[in-house]
Amino acid sequence: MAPAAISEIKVGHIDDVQELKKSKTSQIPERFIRDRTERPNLDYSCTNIPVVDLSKLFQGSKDEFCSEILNLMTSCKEWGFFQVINHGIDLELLERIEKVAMEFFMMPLEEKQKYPMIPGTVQGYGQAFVFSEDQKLDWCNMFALGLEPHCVRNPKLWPTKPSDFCETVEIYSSEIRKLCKNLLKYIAITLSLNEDIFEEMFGVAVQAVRMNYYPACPRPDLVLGLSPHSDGSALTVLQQGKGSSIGLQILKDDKWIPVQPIPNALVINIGDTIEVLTNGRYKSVEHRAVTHKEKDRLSIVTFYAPSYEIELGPIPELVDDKNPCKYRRYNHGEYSKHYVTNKLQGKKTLEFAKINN
Ligand SMILES: COC(=O)C(/C=C/C1=C(C)CCCC1(C)C)=C/O[C@H]1C=C(C)C(=O)O1
Ligand SMILES: O=C(O)CCC(=O)C(=O)O
Ligand SMILES: [Fe+2]
Repeated sequence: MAPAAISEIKVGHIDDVQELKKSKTSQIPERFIRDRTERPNLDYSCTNIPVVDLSKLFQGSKDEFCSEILNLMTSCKEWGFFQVINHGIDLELLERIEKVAMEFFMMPLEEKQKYPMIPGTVQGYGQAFVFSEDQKLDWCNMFALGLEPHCVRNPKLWPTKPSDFCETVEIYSSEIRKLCKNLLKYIAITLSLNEDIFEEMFGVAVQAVRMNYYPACPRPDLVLGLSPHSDGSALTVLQQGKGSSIGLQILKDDKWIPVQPIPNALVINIGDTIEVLTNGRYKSVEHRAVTHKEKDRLSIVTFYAPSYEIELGPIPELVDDKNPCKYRRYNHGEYSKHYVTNKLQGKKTLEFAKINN
């Protein structure tokens, strides 16, 4: 079915979850209450996902490099999610981005609503991926911006307050961009591919940032902070706010596993695009966020993806008799459009590319 034109989308009233919290009501509006089967398990005792030490790849001995490449390979293959330590990004910059993000979310609603996320779009302040009045809502406020290339930017959505917001986002994004390029280089090595293959294929990569703020919720057992989904990107870099509650959960072997934040580490996950390019050798992993009764949570998420212009499909070296082609070729701009015009629903969006054989 063709996606609805933006003007046709009727999403009804969307409560701002920070305002709900301020009103001190213990009553959760019906639109946030999940069906029984979707309600979260609130296990905050965490499992450790793999940790990749990037200093061993940047400047380790030959042995350290080889063993960390192996670690990266297993992390991508078995988990699709890992944390990177010693990534080289100034820790003060990580603190600064959290500070401006929190200052933004703490502004009065009227100020934030100067940058509205129009239903059917994904940039600005509000709730993304809401397409109907009967769709359940996430217990989350989001603020998202397209960053690179500049043609994906909407300058009207870049806030004037806090005054150092835009400058901090620019510096942060350029550091995260370098990290993504490096990670893709190492991921190519784990696949025995030319280390520049992704960089050369991607053109001017699309990059976007999304800040997610999950206020404490009086009934975390009834709601979800963020619906289950896989990311449409090639790679996603996720920074969990210092002092935030635990909230990210990943689906592994049909179980939701909470991710234990490591101070100063960044969480990396494989997106749908790498799943397609690697012909399913590395898979994007379904994940979601849950809320907490007393503590709020902040996450800052960067999506890194190929240029909208590029046509992609499984890399020929990764297709053979034992690994027949599982995905068709398509244009990444079309996939992006498909992704942002459908609600978050596990890995359903990737059906766009799957060959059913
Ligand atoms: C959960 O995923 C997203 O919110 C998301 C959105 C990204 C985007 C913006 C916030 C603004 C600019 C466009 C873009 C779609 C990149 C995920 O991004 C993924 C999904 C696709 C497809 C992609 O390329 O990145
Ligand atoms: O907040 C989180 O931990 C998850 C965020 C996320 O998955 C996303 O923004 O795509
Ligand atoms: Fe995500």
